[in-house]
Amino acid sequence: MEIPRDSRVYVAGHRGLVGSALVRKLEGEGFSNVLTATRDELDLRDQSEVSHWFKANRPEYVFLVAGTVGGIMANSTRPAEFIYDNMMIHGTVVHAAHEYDTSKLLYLGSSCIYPRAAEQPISEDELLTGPLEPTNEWYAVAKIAGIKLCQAYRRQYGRDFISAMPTNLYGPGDNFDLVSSHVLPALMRKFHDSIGEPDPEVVVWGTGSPLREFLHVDDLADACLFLMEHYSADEHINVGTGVDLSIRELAEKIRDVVNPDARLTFDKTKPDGTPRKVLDVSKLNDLGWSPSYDLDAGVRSTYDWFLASLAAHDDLRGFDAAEVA
Ligand SMILES: NC(=O)C1=CN([C@@H]2O[C@H](COP(=O)(O)OP(=O)(O)OC[C@H]3O[C@@H](n4cnc5c(N)ncnc54)[C@H](OP(=O)(O)O)[C@@H]3O)[C@@H](O)[C@H]2O)C=CC1
Ligand SMILES: C[C@H]1O[C@H](OP(=O)(O)OP(=O)(O)OC[C@H]2O[C@@H](n3cnc4c(=O)[nH]c(N)nc43)[C@H](O)[C@@H]2O)[C@@H](O)[C@@H](O)C1=O
Repeated sequence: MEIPRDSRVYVAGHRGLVGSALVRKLEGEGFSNVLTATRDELDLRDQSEVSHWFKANRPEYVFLVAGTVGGIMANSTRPAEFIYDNMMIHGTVVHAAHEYDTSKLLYLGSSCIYPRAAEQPISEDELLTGPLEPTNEWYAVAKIAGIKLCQAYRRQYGRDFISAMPTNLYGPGDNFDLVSSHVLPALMRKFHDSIGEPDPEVVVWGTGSPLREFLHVDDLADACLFLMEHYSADEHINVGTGVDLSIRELAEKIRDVVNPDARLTFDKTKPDGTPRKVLDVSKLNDLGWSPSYDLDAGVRSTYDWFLASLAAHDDLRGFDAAEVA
């Protein structure tokens, strides 16, 4: 069902990687009533603030894409923030959407919900079949609770709340901080920082052998709108490309785009995390959706965006203002 373009559509987390891509997508599709609130205006961990905001704004459609998010190091060193913030944000927004009669809500989880030893490619029914990856189990537990929240409100109150599980994402608006970011923006920045050095060297964490799948955030935004319009069921649904590569291959790809002179070294004292997590995306493909970016084009266009943002002194996440001045 096509959503009327004048509907009140709330993007929770609109300044993030995913939220900003969703706002671009919705505006590009002619949505004229996209609702947003900054963290200063609305702390999504606070039920009374969130309920008050829903009462005042009555969103008809909600994209729940806010959260405390980060790469392997942030997840392993800040477990309390990752479990508390995400459980609270999922709970407050889902509950307020029920209280104030939101027509439909899409909740975004993550491929880290699946067991570390899940069968590959990972189909939706691998959920809760085995132990989680220890570097991100706190975040994964909160993300699994988000799926269960949507199912519970669906079953008890008949709410049309759905869940999508994306693979690792990248693109414009990513976090480039060297400690808290995910691998793709981290390596892009490291190669960029190595330009002009006499013997450019980039340190890759871990062994380089883990396998990961990467989806461009504009493809994810497209999939989110597609699911909002075409999917309504209890079970969560995977969103990805179904194609993976090793971290070494990813590093070589980014090196070739950013600084072909750089040499790779591997810091094996850093964690590898889960050995492989590639999603089975046949369920989404069967509904008629597939991604449009390939990884080479996506890395190149993201680096073009990165350079343009630096040149324009735009706000690049993970950089001090002084670094881009
Ligand atoms: N990035 C990835 O590779 C993946 C992401 N996901 C999921 O996608 C969703 C979005 O992730 P992503 O866009 O990468 O994350 P970002 O960190 O880029 O964005 C998160 C957004 O949530 C907002 N937010 C966080 N805490 C609060 C709060 N207490 N109150 C109000 N707003 C808050 C942030 O606001 P502010 O701008 O003020 O910080 C920001 O806008 C998350 O659910 C994540 O789990 C899933 C798989 C992979
Ligand atoms: C999306 C997903 O993201 C997280 O899981 P992850 O895929 O393990 O996260 P990552 O992107 O940080 O790392 C991927 C791989 O890459 C290696 N690696 C090399 N060099 C760098 C590096 O410089 N930075 C980072 N971050 N990783 C590096 C790193 O050692 C690892 O082997 C979850 O915690 C959770 O948040 C989640 O759901």
